[in-house]
Amino acid sequence: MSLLEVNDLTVKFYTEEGVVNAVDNLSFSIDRGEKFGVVGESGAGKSVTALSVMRLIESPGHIESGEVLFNGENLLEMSDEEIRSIRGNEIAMVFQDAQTALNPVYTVGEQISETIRHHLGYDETEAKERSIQLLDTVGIPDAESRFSDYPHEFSGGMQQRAIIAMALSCDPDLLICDEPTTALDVTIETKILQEIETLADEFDTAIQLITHDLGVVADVCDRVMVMYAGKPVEKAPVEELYYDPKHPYTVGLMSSIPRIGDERERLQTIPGTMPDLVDLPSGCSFHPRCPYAEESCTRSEPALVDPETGAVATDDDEHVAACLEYTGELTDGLGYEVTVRDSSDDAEVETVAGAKASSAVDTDVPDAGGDRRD
Ligand SMILES: Nc1ncnc2c1ncn2[C@@H]1O[C@H](COP(=O)(O)OP(=O)(O)OP(=O)(O)O)[C@@H](O)[C@H]1O
Repeated sequence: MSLLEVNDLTVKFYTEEGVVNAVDNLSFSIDRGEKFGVVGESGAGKSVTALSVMRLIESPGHIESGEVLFNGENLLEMSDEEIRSIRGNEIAMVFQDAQTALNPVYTVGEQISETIRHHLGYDETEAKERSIQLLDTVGIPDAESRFSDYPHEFSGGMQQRAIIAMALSCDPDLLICDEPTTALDVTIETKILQEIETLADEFDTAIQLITHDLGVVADVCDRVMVMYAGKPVEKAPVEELYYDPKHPYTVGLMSSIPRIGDERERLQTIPGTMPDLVDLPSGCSFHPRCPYAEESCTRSEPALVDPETGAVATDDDEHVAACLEYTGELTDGLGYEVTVRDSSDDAEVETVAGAKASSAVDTDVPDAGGDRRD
């Protein structure tokens, strides 16, 4: 049994502009101790998915359907009291902005100790000892004296480490990290990600890591789900996703990963933007931005399939993708380059069609990605 199993989750927001289809029929699972990445551009539905797991969706949002099984129990059917005891204890969450998670009027140490006392029933001395130990574990130098510092006396990186210490303080089975390092500079980002990874291994904690950055996922995760417009478009073990991506959107995301020695001034991004979730395009939501899109893509919504056989995906399939190319309806192979012209205004997509008819996408995407922006 998986630690977390999300089945057919659908979440909508009822706004004045219309009904936002934030998450649409989404399923995924995370095993005990597994590091699972969720990637996609802004607005893909990553945070809403995480908040739904924690049952933190507030009005005008509504979980329409689906189930969230944690250790086999459906969190969506639990009482408020039951779900509160799961939050923080068994599932913890780290948000992007540490400053908002720490209360400025209490010392960092007090806040961690309080969490420990509340969730684990430790007395004051035990909770303090454990807090200092955790601050030390997440790399806060001189943790004993830093215990009495207020949040403003910590740098941004240290604050984020303190939040991670707090999240790990109750030894959760699942730690959901929503863009945990986006606000930090790159060297600190790398260190914190390494710490999250090491700690997760040490505590045997599963991680759901939400990011828009496939480079981060490559460093940390075992498996990845790529989301677009509220739906999963590809799920795969991390290496397969990098070396043999099966969805054009995944390839597009990869072309924005910085590589050492990359001389482009600006990274290539996928032309266009995420569609309006109130009024989704017909057929495949990605078709307006897809260099492969054919007429059939505007009509049929592709199901997740096993790309090797074209058969509808099952729980046993490790690598699945939702692209008509793999249902056999398109005739050209998925060999193409996306060329982005003009870095200023009108970005233009050029398709070099059928160049590698029988092969998968050229995996060295940044180099294959057409014009350099220099
Ligand atoms: N409170 C809300 N009211 C209305 N719409 C919302 C609300 N919260 C989220 N949404 C919508 O749900 C969709 C998915 O948002 P979500 O925050 O999950 O995206 P994301 O992939 O996490 O993006 P980001 O990387 O920017 O955090 C977006 O279109 C967003 O506008």
